[in-house]
Amino acid sequence: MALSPVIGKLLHKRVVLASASPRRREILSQAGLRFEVVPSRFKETLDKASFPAPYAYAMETAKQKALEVAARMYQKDLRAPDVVIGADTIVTVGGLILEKPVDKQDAYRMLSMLNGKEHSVFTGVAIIHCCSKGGQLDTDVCQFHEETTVRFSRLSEELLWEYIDSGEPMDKAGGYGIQALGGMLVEYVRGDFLNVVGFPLNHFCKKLVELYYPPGRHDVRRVKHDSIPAVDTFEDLSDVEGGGSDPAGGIEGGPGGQAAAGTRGAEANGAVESPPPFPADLLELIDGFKASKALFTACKLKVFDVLKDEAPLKAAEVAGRIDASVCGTGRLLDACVALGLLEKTDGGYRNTEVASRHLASDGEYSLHGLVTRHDDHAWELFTRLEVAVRQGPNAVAGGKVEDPAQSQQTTLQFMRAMHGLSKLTARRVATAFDLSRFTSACDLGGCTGALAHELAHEYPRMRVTVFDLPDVLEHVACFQPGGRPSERISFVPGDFFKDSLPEAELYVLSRILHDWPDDQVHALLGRLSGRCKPGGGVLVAEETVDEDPAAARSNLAAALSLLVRPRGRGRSGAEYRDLLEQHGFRDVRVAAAAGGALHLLLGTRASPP
Ligand SMILES: O=c1[nH]cc([C@@H]2O[C@H](COP(=O)(O)OP(=O)(O)OP(=O)(O)O)[C@@H](O)[C@H]2O)c(=O)[nH]1
Repeated sequence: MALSPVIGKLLHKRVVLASASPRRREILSQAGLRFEVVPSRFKETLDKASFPAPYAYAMETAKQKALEVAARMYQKDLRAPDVVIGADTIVTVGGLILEKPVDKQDAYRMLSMLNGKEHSVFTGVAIIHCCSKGGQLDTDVCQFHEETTVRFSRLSEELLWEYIDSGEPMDKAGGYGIQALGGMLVEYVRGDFLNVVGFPLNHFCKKLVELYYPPGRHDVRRVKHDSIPAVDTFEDLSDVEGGGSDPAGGIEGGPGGQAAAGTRGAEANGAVESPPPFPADLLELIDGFKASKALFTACKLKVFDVLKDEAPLKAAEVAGRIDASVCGTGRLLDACVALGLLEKTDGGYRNTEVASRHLASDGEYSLHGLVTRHDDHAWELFTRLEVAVRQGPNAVAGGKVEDPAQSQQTTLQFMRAMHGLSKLTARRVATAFDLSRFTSACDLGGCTGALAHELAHEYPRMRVTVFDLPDVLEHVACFQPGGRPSERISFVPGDFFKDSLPEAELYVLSRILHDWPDDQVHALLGRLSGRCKPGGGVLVAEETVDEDPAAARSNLAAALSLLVRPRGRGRSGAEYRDLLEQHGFRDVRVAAAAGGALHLLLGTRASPP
């Protein structure tokens, strides 16, 4: 039984799983998919260093696995399957990619790296549609990846070896099987569990929905099957019945051109023209700004704070607490229910878990500051997007001139926004690479010290200096856990363009460089490189504007923000790597964090020639 109707779209196709993994076979067959298994012969030897991020490596390997099977099957009997699915699972820790261990020692090496730490598991998936064009195999590749975060407990050597001796690690990425004995090593999992096991079923189904957006059933039924010309193309993937790549196969009808083909056929037969698929996603996008504004307003009026303290409350009670009209408050609360931020019961409204955790103004992972900053600042900047697009980046420079009386408030607001964002990603930034060789670090522009705290927590030998402008450091006390910083963290006021940089083995630039134009980035890296001793390091964390289509959605906000901001510029991961190399940093290692939204680079200062 296929619970996801979209799986049914594949039931009439010849589907091949290009994998020897028994887990993938089990996950897909339990989802109701019917397929053949043809293990790929592709050797997993792609050059990892040539990929901008680990997930890109996993996606490419998955694609090559699937393409190898499609080509081999086509060569054998000149009839490729309709769909070939390939996947590749990797584990990343400390900037390294771990695959399946080659022997017990290798398994021990991997498990020791994971011991007591958080790591990421990426599965790259390729869904390849095949067809025959002019006697040649033609393929249409759809790729995606999924990231899951896993943390291991701290485990004794004895336990590690006992686990290795069980034999379980040997055919598993990272040397453990979370679904079996390896589950005992795991403290927590954030994200899709099946992704760790080897196949992100949920994301796969969503991709299929994108590919096979179902046409209105009635429309399809009106079409006489035998009157439609056979279509030998994969351009439109939504079919009604029959295999795709067999030239004598059945009809196809679906989104875009495919639906059009079906419609033309129907018209020729006197059937009624069918409307296009309902563009629900597009309409949601068109209205997206209203959703953001409802969220901003509810945050600003502290609706989530009120409902965190007391709930459920009726609209009139909330209106009383936030000093607003009953009618307006009721509308806003209902909008928040529709957006999944509140729940409505007979007793009244209450926060969802996400709202309490992230939208109330207190709490460790509050994003209230970020929301307020977006409402007061980003919203206005984005009204000038059209100008920025027409005239190019920096055309909207200047923007609102800030009232000096308000600048303290603005600084605090900025700090709250950055603090919320940093708290969410700091652990991932601190643990993406093994930084234990550094005993001192300096976080340039480290603001409230959120990342400094994670570094100090993760590396017990490390002392961390937060270097930031005096105006910023004036307010840091209210962001320290328990009201004071840890003993190993110090705050030093200064301007990284002018003042002498504190001495450190590792310099950290987290979300700093995008804010500056090239000449200032060179000036800063030049100063930093001059201060950093050979063997010392630089850690950069940035949102990038890479052109990888898989990351396009998460890049979008960063790319557009950089267009409307008064200074700075978006850069790709490769540009950041070049910049570090130009300033004497070598062996630049790359990792991704926060679901690929953050690009991390660790470079080592080479000895001057
Ligand atoms: O917790 C778990 N983590 C990983 C696995 C299994 O590990 C392998 C990953 O290797 P790969 O992606 O290269 O896949 P292969 O097994 O080699 O099959 P291919 O034909 O695709 O090359 C994968 O089998 C996961 O299921 C696990 O079981 N648990």
